[in-house]
Amino acid sequence: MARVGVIMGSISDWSTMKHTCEVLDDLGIAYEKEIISAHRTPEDMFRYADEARNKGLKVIIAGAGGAAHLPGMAAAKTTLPVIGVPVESKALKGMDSLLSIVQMPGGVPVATVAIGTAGAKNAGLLAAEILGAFDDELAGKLADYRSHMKEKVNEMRRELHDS
Ligand SMILES: Nc1c(C(=O)O)ncn1[C@@H]1O[C@H](COP(=O)(O)O)[C@@H](O)[C@H]1O
Repeated sequence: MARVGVIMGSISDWSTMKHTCEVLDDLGIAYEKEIISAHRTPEDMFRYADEARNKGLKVIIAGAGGAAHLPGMAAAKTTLPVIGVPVESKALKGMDSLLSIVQMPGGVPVATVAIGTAGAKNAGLLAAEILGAFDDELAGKLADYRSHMKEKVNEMRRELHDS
């Protein structure tokens, strides 16, 4: 059963949001992915957020660009944690996405990550850490992920010193 719902405003967001899904795949976390737009399909967005908890989702990750209202509107309709990914827009390089996701009014939080692919990757990791707080096996996988990252830095150091 999917534990994470990954939603995005358009198929054009997939090249960013696939980085979220790659992390979830790597950590063996079951997820579902869907295109839902607060602007273009408001009824679907409300239904999705309304039904999310009952179908077993624990975290929602929402990516959108430009006037990125999807994460905030999803957060308004559910008390599941919502992580917002600001997709890099062409016109304003994602500053519009970032500000429209991060500047939520008090009372309706969206955990906002960085613009673009690094943010999308971190959204997957943050969801894993939320789940890992209640799941020792997943916490172990996250610890392995960190060790792997440290080993990569050690490789970089060797490469730098040998050059
Ligand atoms: N920000 C939103 C929402 C929303 O917030 O509901 N729905 C679509 N979009 C965004 O519009 C951008 C352009 O979409 P198209 O490429 O389909 O024109 C995408 O980044 C999408 O997330």
